[in-house]
Amino acid sequence: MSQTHSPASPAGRPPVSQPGRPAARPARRRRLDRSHYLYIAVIVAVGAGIAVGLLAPEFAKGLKPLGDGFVSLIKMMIAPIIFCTIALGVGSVAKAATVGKVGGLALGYFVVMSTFALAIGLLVGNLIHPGEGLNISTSYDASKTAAASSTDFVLGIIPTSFFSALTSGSILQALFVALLVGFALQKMGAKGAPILEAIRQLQQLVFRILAMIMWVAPLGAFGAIAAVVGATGVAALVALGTLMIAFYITCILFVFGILGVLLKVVTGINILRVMKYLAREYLLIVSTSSSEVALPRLIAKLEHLGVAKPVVGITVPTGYSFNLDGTAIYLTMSSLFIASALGTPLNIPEQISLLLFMMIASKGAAGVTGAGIATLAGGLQAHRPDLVNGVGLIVGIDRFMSEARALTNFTGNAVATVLIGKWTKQIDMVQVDRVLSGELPFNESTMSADDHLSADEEEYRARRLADERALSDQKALSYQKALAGEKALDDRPMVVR
Ligand SMILES: O=C(O)C[C@H](O)C(=O)O
Repeated sequence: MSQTHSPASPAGRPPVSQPGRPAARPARRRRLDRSHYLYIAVIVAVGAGIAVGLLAPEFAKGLKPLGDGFVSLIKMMIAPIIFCTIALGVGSVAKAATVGKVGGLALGYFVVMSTFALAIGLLVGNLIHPGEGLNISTSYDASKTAAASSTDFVLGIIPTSFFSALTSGSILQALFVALLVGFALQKMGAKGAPILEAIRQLQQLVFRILAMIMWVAPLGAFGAIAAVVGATGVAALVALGTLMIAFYITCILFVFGILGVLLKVVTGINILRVMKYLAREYLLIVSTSSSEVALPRLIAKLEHLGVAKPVVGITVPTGYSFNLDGTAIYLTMSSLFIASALGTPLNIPEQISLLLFMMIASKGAAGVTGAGIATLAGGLQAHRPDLVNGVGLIVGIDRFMSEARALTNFTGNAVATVLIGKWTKQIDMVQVDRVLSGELPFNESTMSADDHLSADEEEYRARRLADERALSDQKALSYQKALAGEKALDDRPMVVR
């Protein structure tokens, strides 16, 4: 290695600055820039796809395999994502539930709020009818599912072998096995910890592969949008534009009209003040299109805001598995779009069953780029396999929808944590006021490690925080006991820095 090179850093950690040399910071810039390149590449690809679709429609229709290939790559990741997310999530929730009030309340809130978000997606979809009139055909063979009786359906959830659940392509089988693993791990207690850790590592691997797949998104977006515009002309552009704008507006209304009002009514806090306090995290999310990237900083900032550590430690990580409101809105709204665009609009009973189904499927979503479209493909494959090919229709605009999903998911979890803190009386409202008024600013220098982190380091810390979840649960338990007077509350975690 030439002397001009920085020394290699262990385990992907950022290089340590040396005396006489400026601190090494370019790693973070490099990573964010790469993510920006991908974003720009998708925009260019979508523009090029639209141009090709309008100028050479026959040629453009032949580009469909590019979009289909991308959807297949995404579909390939569905079973592992669902397995890891559900197995880990159920394990954590089961543990969280043992700390009583906080875990139970958080879970109840997540179920209600994400169902509400799914219902709002349906409602807006019914109002604007996105995709109507496109009448695009796909090559789905309806005879494959026509014969399945309800008994076959139920029996089909049971895989022929434990591992075939992850390879058969059946989402329900993957979900079934993941639930079994999650509950079994909970029963194993401490003995199950190494297995949970192994699944956590597997999840990192799966998300790493998903991130690699996202690098071919420009190609997929180009082929998909060219083929759709080539087949349908300007009508497709109008329909996709309508869907995207409607989704953004719905997310904004959800954040301010539902989360903002709830926050104001319950705590008296204006959501805009909280959003201003979290401004840096929003920037991070916009540049990476992933809400999970901001998870470590969200935890630190909510603790600084005055929410007790156990509440933050339980609510935030659990919310990232079970409370992805933006993804929930997207799932139902996009399903309605696809069904209408394929000429098979869903009637009300079908929409209700879609909602129930997506309630389960949405729990397999995650806060990383592309997880939303993977969950959509998985949910449709299990519920309405005739619609799954239609996912290709929205590949071209998915990167833009991913931004709104991530921002809404992040806000949903920040608000949820403050609410749970208030409901369980584990929030210091005086501190909240001091922090939000700027009197007690978040000390970036104590977060200096975070502040100058490379993206690798951010991930490393996110993993570490996940590892610390168990510890946090234990602390929460002793906190609960202390509240009940069983033990002196000498290490009360509500620290005013
Ligand atoms: O990051 C998230 O919360 C969602 C993600 O961006 C997605 O693409 O679904």
